[in-house]
Amino acid sequence: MVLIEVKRLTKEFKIPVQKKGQFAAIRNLFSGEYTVKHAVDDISFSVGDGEIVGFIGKNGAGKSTTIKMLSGILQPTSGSITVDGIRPFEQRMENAKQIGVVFGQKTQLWWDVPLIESYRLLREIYKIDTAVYQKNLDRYIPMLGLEEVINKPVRQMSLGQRVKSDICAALLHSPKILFLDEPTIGVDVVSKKYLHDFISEINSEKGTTILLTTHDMGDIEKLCSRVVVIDSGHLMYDGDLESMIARFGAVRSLMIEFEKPVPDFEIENAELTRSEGNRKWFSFHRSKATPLHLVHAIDDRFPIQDIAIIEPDIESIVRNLYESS
Ligand SMILES: Nc1ncnc2c1ncn2[C@@H]1O[C@H](COP(=O)(O)OP(=O)(O)OP(=O)(O)O)[C@@H](O)[C@H]1O
Repeated sequence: MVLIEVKRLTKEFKIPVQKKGQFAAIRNLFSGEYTVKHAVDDISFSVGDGEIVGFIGKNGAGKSTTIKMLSGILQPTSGSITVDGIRPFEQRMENAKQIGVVFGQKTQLWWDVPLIESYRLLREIYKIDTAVYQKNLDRYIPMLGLEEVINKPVRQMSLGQRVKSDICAALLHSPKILFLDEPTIGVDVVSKKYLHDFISEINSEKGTTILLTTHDMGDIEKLCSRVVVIDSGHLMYDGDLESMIARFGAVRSLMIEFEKPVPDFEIENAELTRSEGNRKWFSFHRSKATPLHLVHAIDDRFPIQDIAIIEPDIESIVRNLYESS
């Protein structure tokens, strides 16, 4: 069943033209001149009940603007959105009851108030049923390892603890849908693992539908089987992750550190792309070679000390998508 339906969605921002010179500030006020930025440009996609969809793209691609329209914060310029049959901007209150939103770079919690008090305030503001609130708290606090910070104010938390606290806050009313905008940005590896496990678990246990924006390919590989890619406001790809990687992320890199410096050399099915001290980097197509084959072939010639496999990042996949289109 389709839960989120986005049709021909567009968002334009009018940006006033900044004049220079004498009395510029006053002239700016009255000039009425502006340029139009198409942050989101005629995109359509849908998300099924219970899906986790990765929503990816470069900086400034239009991801946050789309999430803000889906959550009713921004009004679309044109096109339509329905979230479980509700139009988010026109029916903000009804929409708020069924969604949870987390912006990794901002907190919805009170900075100087102990976490548990922030949660109580949210319960009052959103009139969350006490039994639902308590059940969710009892479940999510241990799952997210928040016991040690529950009486601390947000300003005393690490970034990872803060994001986990925000995710818990977004789920207190048992929403059907969770929008996560860059939830792992700047978060340490341990907290990231907690977040991945937690997101998978609420999706499989409660069937929560999740739309996740991220710059981290690791998040996508851990959590999403489907991805929607946008670039400069345009939809570039909507499909399964595996096919996208096979088509647009097929070139991987292998870094080899030798026991001592070796001369540049050629190797079948791989290309030497960089050489620095004892280290060399080779790029190879995943259909033509595996790291193991390459390591064997190289180790026969020069003794190897260490290796690292470098997977293509989101930026390079989007670049390949863009070039192929
Ligand atoms: N309120 C606004 N006024 C004017 N332009 C805006 C506004 N909000 C966003 N934009 C512009 O719209 C474009 C899309 O921005 P958006 O924040 O949606 O991108 P994003 O994909 O989330 O990027 P990032 O990964 O950097 O967060 C950008 O060029 C941005 O500068």
